[in-house]
Amino acid sequence: MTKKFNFDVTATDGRARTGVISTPRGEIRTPAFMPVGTAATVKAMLPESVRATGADILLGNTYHLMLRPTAERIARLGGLHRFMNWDRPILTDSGGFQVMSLAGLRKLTEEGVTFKSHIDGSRHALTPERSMEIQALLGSDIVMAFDECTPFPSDEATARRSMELSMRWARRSREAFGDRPGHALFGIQQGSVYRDQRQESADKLREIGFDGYAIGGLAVGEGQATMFEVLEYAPAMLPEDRPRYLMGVGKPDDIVGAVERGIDMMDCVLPSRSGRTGQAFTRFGVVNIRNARHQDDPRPLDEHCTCPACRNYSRAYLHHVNRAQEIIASMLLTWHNLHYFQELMQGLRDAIAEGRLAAFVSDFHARRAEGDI
Ligand SMILES: Nc1nc(=O)c2cc3nc(NCCN4CCCCC4)[nH]c3cc2[nH]1
Repeated sequence: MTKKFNFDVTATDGRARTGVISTPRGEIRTPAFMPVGTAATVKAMLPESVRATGADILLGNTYHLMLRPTAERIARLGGLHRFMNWDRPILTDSGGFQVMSLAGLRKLTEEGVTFKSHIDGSRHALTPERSMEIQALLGSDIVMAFDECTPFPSDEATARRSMELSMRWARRSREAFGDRPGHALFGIQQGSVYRDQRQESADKLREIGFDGYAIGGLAVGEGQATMFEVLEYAPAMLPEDRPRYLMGVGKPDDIVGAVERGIDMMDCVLPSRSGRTGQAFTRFGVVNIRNARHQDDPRPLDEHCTCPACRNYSRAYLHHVNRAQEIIASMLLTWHNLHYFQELMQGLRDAIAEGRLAAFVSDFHARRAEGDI
């Protein structure tokens, strides 16, 4: 890896900005949405189809891949990019969040976490050092520091203990990551909904020094209003010349609100997961294709959409294959949703570059009906 990792801000509109993250495996246009490829696949999608939706980067998960097929096996087979046939950038989450949300019999100490696999009950350990080793074996381009996602709600003392542990783990992550040209390590801010703790966390991460900075501990049940309250101040606490990544977000209106508040990168299972359940996101709101009212409807999901589902299939067909639990239902709705999310990102990038973000946002909200359409 000769080429460097770099981030250039290219335009701003209020607190929002557009930029380009340069990596040896390609460029990432920001604000960027990362489809989630948890088990080395974006479910129901071929990698070339994911690329066709406009994605520049995918997210993978340390937790899932360490359990199955193991990071060592993926390394022996040439690394995660080769393994899953995606040659563009990959960001991998560091595992702590998934342990707390998926694994059994967890034990958390200063050293790290031990847990039982949700797949076969085998026992495993994750520490900052082991997480860095796994992410290096996978060959991911953007590595996340090993942290604890503070549960919500947490009282101030609990949140502080959690944040301070994550900051000690951030330093251990930085030291274990070492110097890997062309690869980036992102720190993760914690501090729950407490402004002073968010500031202390940001200051500590700056002192350690990272290639990018994530806002963790959100999208954990606090609700959009509380999340936006934190996003009123948290992004500006992080270096403005580095990418700011809001983890786990979100619904289209979460994404728009986060970009307005200075966020550059996001990821969420929503477009793929909800596609498999029959939910289609459109500029007018959410279509639940399982609803009987679609069974005779010859129109596409969204006549303005250029994705394969909207170009070639009727709502009646999508209703039928969803009801019949046909595999193509997951394929077409996932493709449509990922296409819609990437179109939304392109719309945001264009609006920021042309200084018309406020108009874009009010038009975005005006079009959308509440509830299913
Ligand atoms: N390393 C790490 N640290 C975090 O604080 C974190 C915080 C997060 N918050 C979320 N929220 C995901 C919400 N998602 C919404 C759609 C349905 C499934 C859950 N994902 C996260 C991932 C995270 N990863």
